[in-house]
Amino acid sequence: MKAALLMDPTLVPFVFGEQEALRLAEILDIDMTDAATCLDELRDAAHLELLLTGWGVVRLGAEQLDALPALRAVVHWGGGIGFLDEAASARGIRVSTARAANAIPVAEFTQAMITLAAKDAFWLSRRYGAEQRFVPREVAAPRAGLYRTTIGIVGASAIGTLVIEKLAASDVSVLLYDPYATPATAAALGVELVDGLGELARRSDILSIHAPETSATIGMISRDVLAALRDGATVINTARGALIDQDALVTELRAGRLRAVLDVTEPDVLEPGHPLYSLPNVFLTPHLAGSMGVELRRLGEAATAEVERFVAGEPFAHPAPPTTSSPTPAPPS
Ligand SMILES: NC(=O)C1=CN([C@@H]2O[C@H](COP(=O)(O)OP(=O)(O)OC[C@H]3O[C@@H](n4cnc5c(N)ncnc54)[C@H](O)[C@@H]3O)[C@@H](O)[C@H]2O)C=CC1
Ligand SMILES: O=C(O)C(=O)COP(=O)(O)O
Repeated sequence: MKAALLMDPTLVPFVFGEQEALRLAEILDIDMTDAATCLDELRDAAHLELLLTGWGVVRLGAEQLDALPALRAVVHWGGGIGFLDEAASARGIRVSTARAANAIPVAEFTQAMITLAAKDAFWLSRRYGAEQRFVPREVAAPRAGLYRTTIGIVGASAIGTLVIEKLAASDVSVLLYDPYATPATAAALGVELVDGLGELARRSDILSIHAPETSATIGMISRDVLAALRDGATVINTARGALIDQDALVTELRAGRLRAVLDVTEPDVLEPGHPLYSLPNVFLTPHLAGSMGVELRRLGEAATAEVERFVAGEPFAHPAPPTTSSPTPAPPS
């Protein structure tokens, strides 16, 4: 089966270990040393039956798909498949994504952030460094700790669900807001489903955002939602910066009323001197919650297993949803 790698070439050895590279070269007609980010750079596109895609791939629009008449499958080792035109499913092209595997490190990161935020660790660390003296913790942080706190989860997504499962091991109450989640889903997860973001904010000590970016979710954590949060509450965002009204968040942070743990911002790289770099009540990370370093191997292994299934005529274990440009339909009325 003629196949090619469409991804950032520098990532190939990090994603595909020797074993996976050998296996892929054994079951596919593929050159594992040759990757390109755009279709024009791929040789013999007209005969390609399978594309192994990853981060860095340039959009595959309807026009590019016309140049791939033999294409039967796209196995994406990354999460989002926004690069692939919706026409792919209408053409019968089967698509697999490693979104589920990529959710694991984000959930691990979020669990750690929830714990450290609840313990006031970020802010106490800064204060310790600045003052260089040991303030008794019952004086410095009388309300710190996870015990009996309320965690508000936005989105019973792949990541949100894993976070909820991890929190089950702690003595916390978990609330969920997700317009698509059913009471049965919430009951199975052991969480309380709330009807609105306002209620979620009013009742949460920590709000953790796990909804995808769609036209319906941009700005969903609005000025009003932020204002509804309790004094001293923490907002954790590992989803997308655009989900939060960032100016309103900065206003709340400057006033010292809220705290924030942000792995993502809008834009992803802030301009020099942006207040989020230096506010003492912000813990900012450079979009690292997802798979990185050794974790890239999990994505390569998952993609290799999907290729094996496809070659064997079996269904994908992780098929992508049919539409790509707008991953989430309108909420049910
Ligand atoms: N920081 C990082 O390194 C990473 C961030 N992400 C981001 O995390 C976010 C979530 O990713 P996944 O868990 O894979 O998403 P997903 O694709 O599983 O999310 C879909 C689910 O979101 C929920 N949802 C949709 N609209 C909603 C709304 N208005 N309010 C609440 N919930 C809503 C629905 O239940 C839907 O099933 C995405 O924005 C993704 O890009 C993903 C991987 C790595
Ligand atoms: O979604 C993210 O933030 C990731 O780091 C993973 O990116 P991807 O969904 O694979 O484009």
